[in-house]
Amino acid sequence: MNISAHPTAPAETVSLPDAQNVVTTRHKAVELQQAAVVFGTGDKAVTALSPTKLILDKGDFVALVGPSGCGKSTILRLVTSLIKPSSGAVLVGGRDASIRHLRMGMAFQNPTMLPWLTIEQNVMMPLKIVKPFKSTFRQDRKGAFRDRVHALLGQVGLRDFAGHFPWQLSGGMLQRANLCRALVHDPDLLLLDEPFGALDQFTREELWQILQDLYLDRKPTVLLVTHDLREAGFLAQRICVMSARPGRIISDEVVPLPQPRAIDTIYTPEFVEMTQNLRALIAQVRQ
Ligand SMILES: Nc1ncnc2c1ncn2[C@@H]1O[C@H](COP(=O)(O)OP(=O)(O)OP(=O)(O)O)[C@@H](O)[C@H]1O
Repeated sequence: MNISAHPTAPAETVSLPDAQNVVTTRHKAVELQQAAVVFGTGDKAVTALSPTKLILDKGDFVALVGPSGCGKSTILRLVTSLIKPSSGAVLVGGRDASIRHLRMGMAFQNPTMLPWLTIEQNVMMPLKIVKPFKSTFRQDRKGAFRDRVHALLGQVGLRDFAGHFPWQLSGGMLQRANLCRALVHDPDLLLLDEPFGALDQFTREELWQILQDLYLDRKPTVLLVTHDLREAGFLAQRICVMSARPGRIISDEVVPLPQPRAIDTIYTPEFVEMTQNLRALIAQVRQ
């Protein structure tokens, strides 16, 4: 299966008086404009990311793959504005990432649930702290918000576990709850860093399908960091491959498969060929 290069749209430049002196492209959910990251200074300086360009349109599902240490998580940290680029710019929804005007959901490899709260209370947490939900939390937590949480838990097969505590759930169940928590506040942008890395293959495939359903239902913009090329190929519409540290994106290709995809797709010769090509490219850049 040949995956085709993603055509990068020509930049439409507008000036933004309130978002620093940057050039932006309208209607892009995420834009890295030659963003680079250097940690430390002098002899101790570590370049974590070479100048990198990456564009996600609203509703895109993009996977970032590449050798260990190439800067994948650094890109997520830039988008969440946990760190600032040393040069270049990072825009989210057309404005500097630090402005944080879009709602974000996040899920990482090890779900951090609060052990003294039930699954329902953990999943509901973003509604307590994120605008505009937090203003009506007291009124809605036992009504509309509870219904919202229960509907999501039902969608991932956890309807009967709302009242359980995190320590009463398996790793796969916890990760399902984690996805619910990442999506409960209808984020515009969903950032996933190896969310299924710690799970066995069967549970992982089950969760790929659950994530695909949740994504197609809501269509947030998704940036997924993964080492699993099948995961990238099954879930993403585009796969960006990074070079070894200090990484940059060396390939940005469209996965030519309509969605929704059935899990059997990953065992077809075309899909296997696609992942082998990606694997060969990563093996080449690791050296
Ligand atoms: N705070 C920091 N200070 C110094 N170096 C850092 C810091 N954070 C990350 N790095 C370095 O930057 C590089 C990129 O890190 P990053 O975590 O983005 O890689 P990654 O591609 O996500 O790796 P992996 O696939 O192994 O999780 C690594 O070499 C890492 O050691």
